[in-house]
Amino acid sequence: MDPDLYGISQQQTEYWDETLNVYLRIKGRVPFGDLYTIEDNVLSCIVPASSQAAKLNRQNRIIIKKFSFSKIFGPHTTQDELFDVTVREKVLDFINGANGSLLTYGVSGAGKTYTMIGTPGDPGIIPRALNYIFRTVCINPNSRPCCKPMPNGKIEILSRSKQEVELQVRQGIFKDQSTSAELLKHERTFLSMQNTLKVTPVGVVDFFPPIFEVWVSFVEIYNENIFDLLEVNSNRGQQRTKLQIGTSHRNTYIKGVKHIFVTTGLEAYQILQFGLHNISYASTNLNMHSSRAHCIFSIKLVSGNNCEEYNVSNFNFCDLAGSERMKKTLNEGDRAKESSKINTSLSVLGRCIRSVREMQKNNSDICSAPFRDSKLTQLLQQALQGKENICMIVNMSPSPETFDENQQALIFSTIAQEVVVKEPKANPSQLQGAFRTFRQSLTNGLCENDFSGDELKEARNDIARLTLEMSEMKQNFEIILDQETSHLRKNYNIILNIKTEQLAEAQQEIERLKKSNNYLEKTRSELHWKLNKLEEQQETIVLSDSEQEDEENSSFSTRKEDKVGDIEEQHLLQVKLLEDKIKRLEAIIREKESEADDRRLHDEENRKRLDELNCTNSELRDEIRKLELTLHDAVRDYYELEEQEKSLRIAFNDLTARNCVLEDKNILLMQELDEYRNRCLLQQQELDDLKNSNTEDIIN
Ligand SMILES: Nc1ncnc2c1ncn2[C@@H]1O[C@H](COP(=O)(O)OP(=O)(O)OP(=O)(O)O)[C@@H](O)[C@H]1O
Repeated sequence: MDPDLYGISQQQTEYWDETLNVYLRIKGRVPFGDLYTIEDNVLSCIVPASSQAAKLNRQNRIIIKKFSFSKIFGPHTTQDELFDVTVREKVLDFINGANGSLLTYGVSGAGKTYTMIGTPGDPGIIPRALNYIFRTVCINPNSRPCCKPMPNGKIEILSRSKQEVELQVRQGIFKDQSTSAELLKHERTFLSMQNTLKVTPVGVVDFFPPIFEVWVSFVEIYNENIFDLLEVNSNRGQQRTKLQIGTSHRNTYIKGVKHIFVTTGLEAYQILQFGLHNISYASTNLNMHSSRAHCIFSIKLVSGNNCEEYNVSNFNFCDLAGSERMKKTLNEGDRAKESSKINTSLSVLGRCIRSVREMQKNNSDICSAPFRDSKLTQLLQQALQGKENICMIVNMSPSPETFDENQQALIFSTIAQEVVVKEPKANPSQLQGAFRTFRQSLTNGLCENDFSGDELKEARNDIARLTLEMSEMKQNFEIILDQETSHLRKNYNIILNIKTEQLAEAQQEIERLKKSNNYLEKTRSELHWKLNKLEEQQETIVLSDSEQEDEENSSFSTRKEDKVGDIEEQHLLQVKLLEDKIKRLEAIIREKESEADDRRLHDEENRKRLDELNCTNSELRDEIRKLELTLHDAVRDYYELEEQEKSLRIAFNDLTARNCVLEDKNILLMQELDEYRNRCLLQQQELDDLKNSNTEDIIN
């Protein structure tokens, strides 16, 4: 097996920032199989050949993807362990006055609701948090609501009558719980949970002020509409009221959402169950289902010394809708609409997190994150900008059927981690560094004549790995880029179409008003003309009257004068009315024209923004092209060096062979030399012998 590495390297886990922790929880009671392994909070996934990721990769090799987390909770993790590690501290911070949010994210059926709510026998995070809060703060169960949190972050001091109203609202919810048996069931569940939890330590708060009030709310975002799950709807089956988002003093809030005053964990738990009952009701009668909506259970805590010195903290528990793909679930009609809304809001969530990451990286204060593109991100804006305690639990079922969907969720989690991870993934400088090391090892190897091949193999593996990472990065990047561009283009076209239609309508209106203005002008001049005529007639009548003064009696002439006066007055009134109408129409025309100008200006701005984005996109594409060129150059260098290595090897072998031949020749010459030397010695001996015999002959 030749594993390819993907994802965040192990050492990056050292760079976790405390503000955004991302945890992975693996669903229990599902065969773990051999696709996944966990080591040191890193999840390794062997991409099966049938998966979408393997098909995209089009490489005939086994791919292993790695994802690191703040902590991975295996299939045997208990609800208690999970609560302890992920939320307990954040809830304590909340009691001490800090805002917080917890999000569960993952494919449908992966265990988000199980994690958040749990089961009666095994409560999840919210019931545990409620139990923890009320054990820590000790509120008198008979206390009355005095300080109601308001949208602008302030509180409203409730009069006696308003307190009564708040208590009745709470009572209404309890009365509405379909059967008392259900209430009893929740009570038993909560009490048995309290029994099991009473051995765990309570939190330590910084102070115990005289005012401590807890208010809860529960909403769902379904098809980008917000509904109050605590709405007491006596006539069920009616259309539910859609709630709107408002802002006040930079606080985003839901207009008209119910906040219920609670004094015990049990009351809060019963209200939570009431809301959950509303979700399940919707699934049976109105073809909705909990997992098709994002659900947010919020707890608000008002604490203070008096009505002047107080603090309001808020904690959101967000159970996000399942992130499955439409194709896989073969969704149609309403289901397809739901899925597309869910996917849009989740993709907006991803884009917001990326933008925030960019802002953090650039140390910028200007945040261009599209928070307003979905209700979910609008409501979580403060938390997503890192201004509040926020953490995320990614739920995953290890079954092979949901492998591709899980990958989407895991990739999303790495994006979320980017908000705080300070080291980027493998980048060009690392790539160049690897090549430098490789080149150095190759040169050393050549100098020392030591070709063990290990370094070469390692460097080759490095290149293959980096090439793969690079292509994966490029692929991911291009997918994101294309998605964003098409999304922007789609939005822009929709806005442009709407604006063009509005402009055409406004122009038609202006034309119509102009026509009516002309008509009125004409009528006015006709009336003026008639008035003049009447005045002339009056003069004539007056003249003839004076001529006939003697002949006609005075009462007749007075009547005539009155009549003329009346006609004149009526005409003047008509003219006045018409003039007023013309003035009003002129004002409307001016207004419409200025609106049209504003729209034109707005369109121009949108066009500029799109141009800028296109520019950024093309810059990013250029960057990719440059990286590709660098990679290409590096690969070419590598092949050149390999060629050099080969020719040097050949030259070296050649020299070695020649050396061997020369050494052979040398040995032969040495042998010849030795033979020659021996022959010389023999001749010398013979010569000496001859000399000796000659000397003896001479003496004799
Ligand atoms: N860790 C776990 N251990 C045991 N059972 C689990 C675990 N996680 C989930 N389940 C079970 O799996 C089923 C599906 O879980 P759940 O409804 O929480 O999934 P979800 O789709 O993520 O939630 P929803 O879509 O309703 O928000 C439930 O019956 C639940 O009890």
